[in-house]
Amino acid sequence: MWTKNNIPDQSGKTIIVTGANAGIGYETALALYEAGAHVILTCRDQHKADETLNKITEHTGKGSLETGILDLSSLASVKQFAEGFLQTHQQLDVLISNAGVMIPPASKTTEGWELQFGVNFIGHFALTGLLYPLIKSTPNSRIVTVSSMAYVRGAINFDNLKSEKDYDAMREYGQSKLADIYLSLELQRRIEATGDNVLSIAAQPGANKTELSRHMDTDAFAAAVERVGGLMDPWQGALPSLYAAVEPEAKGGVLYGPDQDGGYRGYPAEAVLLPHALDEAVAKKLWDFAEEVTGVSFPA
Ligand SMILES: NC(=O)c1ccc[n+]([C@@H]2O[C@H](COP(=O)([O-])OP(=O)(O)OC[C@H]3O[C@@H](n4cnc5c(N)ncnc54)[C@H](O)[C@@H]3O)[C@@H](O)[C@H]2O)c1
Repeated sequence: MWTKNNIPDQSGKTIIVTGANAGIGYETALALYEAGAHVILTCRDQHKADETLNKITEHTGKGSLETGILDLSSLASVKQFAEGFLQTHQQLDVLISNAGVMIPPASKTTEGWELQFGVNFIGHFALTGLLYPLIKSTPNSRIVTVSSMAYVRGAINFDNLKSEKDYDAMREYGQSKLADIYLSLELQRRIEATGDNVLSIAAQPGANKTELSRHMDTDAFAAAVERVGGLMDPWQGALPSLYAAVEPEAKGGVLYGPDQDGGYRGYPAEAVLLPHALDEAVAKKLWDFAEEVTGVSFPA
């Protein structure tokens, strides 16, 4: 059984966790700090970032912490964070793209994208690309993109990415999380073509008790919890991301999640992806689209 006790010593590693102030991101950052990593906690505002840093340092850890301000709903914020990071750091061993938003009331990013597509996918795409030169120059580095089983009902509606036609909150969430899988798998294919020593891995946490469900009404939430047979704690939801980030046996181009039987046995297993998530033509189309709208091109 793989648990956070299996995390190898992370001393000397530099790891970014986006959305580190809450839920799964917080538990991910805490475990990596305990294991000795230098963890960059990215949050939208300095107050929350400082609170998180203070809370984590109350635990016994071998690592060190710093904060970074990053709002994934604004490309200017993504660029400012990435440029600052590149100027002040010589290595980036792991980027964990964890931050996310689920079924908010209809809203848009600064650039006009539907909020979930913009934050969960576009923002992380740009962040990954801008940091890629440093990731690539760090030996044995990894990029972990946090998706969700919500990808199952997702599809990329290329003609409605700004929700100009209609808005269906859960449909757009599924779209954004499918886009995260395409990002992760297509990146691994492209990395393999370049020969860079980087792994791109997707993780999905299962169903966990976090603030992600804040926009769900009580009845819908209760029904969803019943459907999935109960919720796990956020530290359990962090295990697939942690496995992808640090486990020597983890493979690129794979989605790791909790056991597929729905039970939690502490082992992040390789998920069997549905065929639409493996559609390389759509993944490539989405990649080209994301490069065009963000102006960020990588990995070559
Ligand atoms: N909780 C679950 O059951 C579950 C299931 C599947 C996938 N996930 C995924 O796990 C990840 C973490 O979710 P969680 O459950 O911990 O939720 P959470 O709401 O507790 O935490 C989300 C984090 O993302 C940050 N965030 C939101 N919008 C942001 C923005 N514009 N810019 C920067 N940061 C932003 C929040 O500040 C917070 O730190 C998400 O990607 C989510 O889609 C969660």
